[in-house]
Amino acid sequence: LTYDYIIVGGGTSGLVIANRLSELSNVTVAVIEAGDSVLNNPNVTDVGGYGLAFGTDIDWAYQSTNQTYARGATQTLRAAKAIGGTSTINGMAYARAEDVQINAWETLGNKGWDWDSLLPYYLKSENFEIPAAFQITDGVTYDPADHGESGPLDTGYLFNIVNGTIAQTFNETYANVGIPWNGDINSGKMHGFSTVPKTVNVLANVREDAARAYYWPIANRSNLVLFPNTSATKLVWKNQTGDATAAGVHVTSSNGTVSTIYARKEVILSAGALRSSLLLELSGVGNPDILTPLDIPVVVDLPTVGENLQDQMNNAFTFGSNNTLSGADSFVTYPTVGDLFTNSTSTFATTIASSLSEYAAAVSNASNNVISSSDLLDFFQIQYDLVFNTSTPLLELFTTAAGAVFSVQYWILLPFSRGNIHISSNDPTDAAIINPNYFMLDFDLDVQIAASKFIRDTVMSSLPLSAEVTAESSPGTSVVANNASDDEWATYIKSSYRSNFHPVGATAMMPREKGGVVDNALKVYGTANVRVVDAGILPFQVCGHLTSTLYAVAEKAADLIKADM
Ligand SMILES: Cc1cc2nc3c(=O)[nH]c(=O)nc-3n(C[C@H](O)[C@H](O)[C@H](O)COP(=O)(O)OP(=O)(O)OC[C@H]3O[C@@H](n4cnc5c(N)ncnc54)[C@H](O)[C@@H]3O)c2cc1C
Repeated sequence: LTYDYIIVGGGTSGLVIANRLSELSNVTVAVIEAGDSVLNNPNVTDVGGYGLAFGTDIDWAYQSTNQTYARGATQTLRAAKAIGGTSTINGMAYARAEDVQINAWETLGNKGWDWDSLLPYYLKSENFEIPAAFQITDGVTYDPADHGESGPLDTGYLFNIVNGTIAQTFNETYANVGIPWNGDINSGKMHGFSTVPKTVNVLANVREDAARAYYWPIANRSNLVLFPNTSATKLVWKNQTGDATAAGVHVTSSNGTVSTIYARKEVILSAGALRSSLLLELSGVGNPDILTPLDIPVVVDLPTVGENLQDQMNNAFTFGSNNTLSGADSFVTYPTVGDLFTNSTSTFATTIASSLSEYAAAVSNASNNVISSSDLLDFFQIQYDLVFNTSTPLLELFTTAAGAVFSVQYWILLPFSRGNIHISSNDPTDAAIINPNYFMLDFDLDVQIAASKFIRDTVMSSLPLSAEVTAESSPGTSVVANNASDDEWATYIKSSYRSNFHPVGATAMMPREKGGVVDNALKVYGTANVRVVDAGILPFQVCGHLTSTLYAVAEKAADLIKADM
């Protein structure tokens, strides 16, 4: 079996590449996907079914190591094993990024990657359903200039959006605490409060995942083959002089048959931020200190593979409401550091500025010392500037109003903590060692504490919302007392947080000498024909949810691959 291009992982990013490359009828494309079709799986299609797929056979449910800085407990990092990847189980929020944080990718040394050059790809991927009049009455706002209306990916607002005045109540409350309404959070300026579109086929009322958007409509192309229930176990190499050239991919089908699929041109790894780096290591691309003891011959000495792993930490409040709502809807709030820390922002800024060198040294040390603390300090300085010197939001509040309940999930958007992910053996079926180092650095905990107080003491205690909130059912003041100390909040936060399921960075796009794994064409350093296109290439977190940005990145990547043909 030989194809021009092999894509490992038929997920969110991989199916974009598969679609765009197979537009060219003279090119053959194979997709290798460990999962199967979920086209008729109600746990996937149900637009109100968030969470139903968790723990089922389409959930990889990766496990972290015991988290040293978070009471020693492990975390479950969810990701989907399905045609369509994690877009088939996610929360469907469609929220991009802050423009200046994409510009920071270029500042890091990734020429050609800034907001203005990514925006056309956000638009290219999207097919926005213009909200209906009643949805606008109920609080939806949007700017048509910020949306694509002819791409493959359906986005829009569900019809079961809450009727009535709840959006207005939140809006007035936020205005009273100094947070403005944002007319469209997908414009590149995210600060404020707003409704959030979803990846959904509004008229059919079905989840829009990557497979429905990018694969099923073109699945019958004769130059495209998708191998379901098939796991890639490693790359095989043609030569090892100069840049290493991949010849193909070793695969195992679900019945245990082992075979090799060959690539004439390129292998593209799109197995997700918690898998692609592992496949590189199993193939001999990585840190010799990790590979050699596991009897894996080193093909490319690239010690940063699997480092730079960054996730966010999610906590939640639940409140009762005396306003029995019909339907359910989600709202997003993106406060800046100034909104959270108000009068103490400049003191906080000074404390963090003086901690950056210490943070950089700690993260370098936690990264097997393969990224220097001076390079990390440069990254942290960029991140610090985004947080303290621009209006880039630092927190997301994801509020769901349903029936007589408001739930507020909240997470720090730009934590400094970083960890890593590495193979534990040369057996591809063995679980990896995944260590995001949640809460390793004070900044991350300080923000999550400030956020907790902001939600309880500011947002929910301000009119007009406070008149509708009956009681805080979780955590509740019996668990965390009114006026709790920071230490009490910290204990609660660390015992109740979960992964925000936004891992990025383990195959970061950056200059090689600064610790990157792929270059600005997403090619793996030291290889001639291997790229990574998935959440792992993001060098930093983005403030939005990941898929919108991943669809745009993959659209751009497809053009980069075509330009090299
Ligand atoms: C519970 C949850 C909620 C989320 N909510 C949102 C949200 O509301 N909005 C949003 O934008 N983002 C959300 N995210 C994040 C977002 O969905 C993911 O970041 C994104 O889908 C990842 O895309 P990817 O292309 O990197 O990988 P994936 O989409 O995970 O694709 C990787 C694919 O590779 C396959 N694969 C892995 N290993 C192998 C192998 N060895 N051989 C063959 N195939 C393999 C997998 O089965 C999978 O299909 C959420 C994530 C989770 C888990």
